[in-house]
Amino acid sequence: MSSSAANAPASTPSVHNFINGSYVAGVRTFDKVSPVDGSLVSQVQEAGRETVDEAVKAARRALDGGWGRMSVADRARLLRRVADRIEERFDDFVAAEVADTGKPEAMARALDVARAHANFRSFADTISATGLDSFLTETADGGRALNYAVRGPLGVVAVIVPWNLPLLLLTWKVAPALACGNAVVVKPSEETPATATLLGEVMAEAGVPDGVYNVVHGFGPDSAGECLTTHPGIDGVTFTGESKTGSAIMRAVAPLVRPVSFELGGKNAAVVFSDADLERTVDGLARSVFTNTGQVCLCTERVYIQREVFDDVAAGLTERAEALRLGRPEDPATTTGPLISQAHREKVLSYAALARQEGATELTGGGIPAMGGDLDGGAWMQPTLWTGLDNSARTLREEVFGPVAALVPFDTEEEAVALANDTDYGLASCVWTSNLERGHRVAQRMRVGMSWVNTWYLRDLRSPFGGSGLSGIGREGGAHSLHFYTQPTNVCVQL
Ligand SMILES: NC(=O)c1ccc[n+]([C@@H]2O[C@H](COP(=O)([O-])OP(=O)(O)OC[C@H]3O[C@@H](n4cnc5c(N)ncnc54)[C@H](O)[C@@H]3O)[C@@H](O)[C@H]2O)c1
Ligand SMILES: O=C/C=C/C=C(\O)C(=O)O
Repeated sequence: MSSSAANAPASTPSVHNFINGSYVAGVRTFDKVSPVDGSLVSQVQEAGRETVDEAVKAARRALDGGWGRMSVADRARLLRRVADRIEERFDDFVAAEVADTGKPEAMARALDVARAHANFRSFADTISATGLDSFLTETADGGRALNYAVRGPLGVVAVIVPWNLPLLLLTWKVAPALACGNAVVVKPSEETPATATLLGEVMAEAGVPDGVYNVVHGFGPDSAGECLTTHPGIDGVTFTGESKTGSAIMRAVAPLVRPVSFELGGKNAAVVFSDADLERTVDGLARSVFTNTGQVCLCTERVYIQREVFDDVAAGLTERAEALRLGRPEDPATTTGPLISQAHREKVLSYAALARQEGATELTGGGIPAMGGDLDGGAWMQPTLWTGLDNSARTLREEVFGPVAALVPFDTEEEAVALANDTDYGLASCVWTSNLERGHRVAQRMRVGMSWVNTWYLRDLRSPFGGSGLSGIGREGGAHSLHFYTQPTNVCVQL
């Protein structure tokens, strides 16, 4: 993203902040360029400190104006209306997400936008089915008391999200926050401002009161992100993004001791045993390494393969990598889009160079593909596989967030578990085996939040999602989300 193009054509869309039910300008604009070919997608209104202040105050007014006390049935009904409206405007959301991210249109349909309405329905169901915790207490003197905890909203919640699955990750947080009666101020990534903004229209169309859902645009440090996290009017921060940004946000909220929920980076391992169904495994591995050009926090970047099948798995995965079709989002044959930006491609290419310095052999990829024509102005990167690295290499320790993985052999189950767990991250893993006992055993020994067996990124929105170590703080999903987005008051009544 560059600074504002003074000569942008008059037809260039302008993306505004959404505050108290209206679209408002910011303090300056910045350009959003397409990762497909470098063309200008939109000009974005950057929120300044005062714009963010307006958004936080609008959220507080909405909360105090009755939203926080609306009946659960009414709130759930509104969330379902939002879901319906997203479905009715499905193509608009797909177009906006694809323009910002460059991802294949088929993927935006099947994953990003499909999950957006599913998120609202799932949390409408969860909040409708949730009861109160209660205890009948017997005291030493023979008395009895009833303890029960009522849950109120956390308050004004800051929602800060990244660019890889913009609408999916945003709605994964906004849906439970609203279900619990909070008002939100959302800060989407500067790379992907469009769908969060469009969601403002949908909220209004669905009848969500003004001020409940607000959007401010901009960057992190010295911009909308920092203005939001340092604002004394927020009651908590839910954040998805890089671990080092999580650390900066923790420092920002420390003076006022605000709660945080963090879904951060990963350096996820796959473990392939020699008894696995190799065709299915290689298909699953290819998906886990290359989905969304490797830009999913759950993507596999370390593949540990039992030595007997190492060559077969490496050959199969290389074949799958070379069969990927990089291309325009609207082409139905496209499997793989560009990276999000030139800056991000520089980072991923620097890891390709580092891997070579660290002694890697490239099975495939490692550079920039010749796309031809205007696509050469995009942020394209070849799917890349390495061998010859071990766990001491930086390439195996640091999150790259691109279409890359290192393949490493192992001999025993013990060794595989130790290698997979030898990381500062703790987000996700997948284990491939036809021995079900081993599948359960190894999956449970992975120090991660999500441990898949013979699959990857298969989601049930009621299950806990999140990570430990550098991968995050807390879990969201189903009742876990409700815990973060509410605060309990325990009532004790002497009987
Ligand atoms: N664990 C998960 O569920 C999950 C999901 C998706 C992405 N991620 C992680 O996200 C990263 C990629 O996304 P990214 O590059 O957009 O992450 P990022 O941390 O750079 O940015 C995320 C968001 O934080 C904002 N931000 C940046 N600095 C800030 C600051 N100091 N204060 C407040 N806000 C700030 C950004 O503007 C953006 O909106 C990867 O590390 C990936 O693993 C994790
Ligand atoms: O890039 C990270 C993906 C996170 C996915 C989810 O939060 C989800 O599927 O709910």
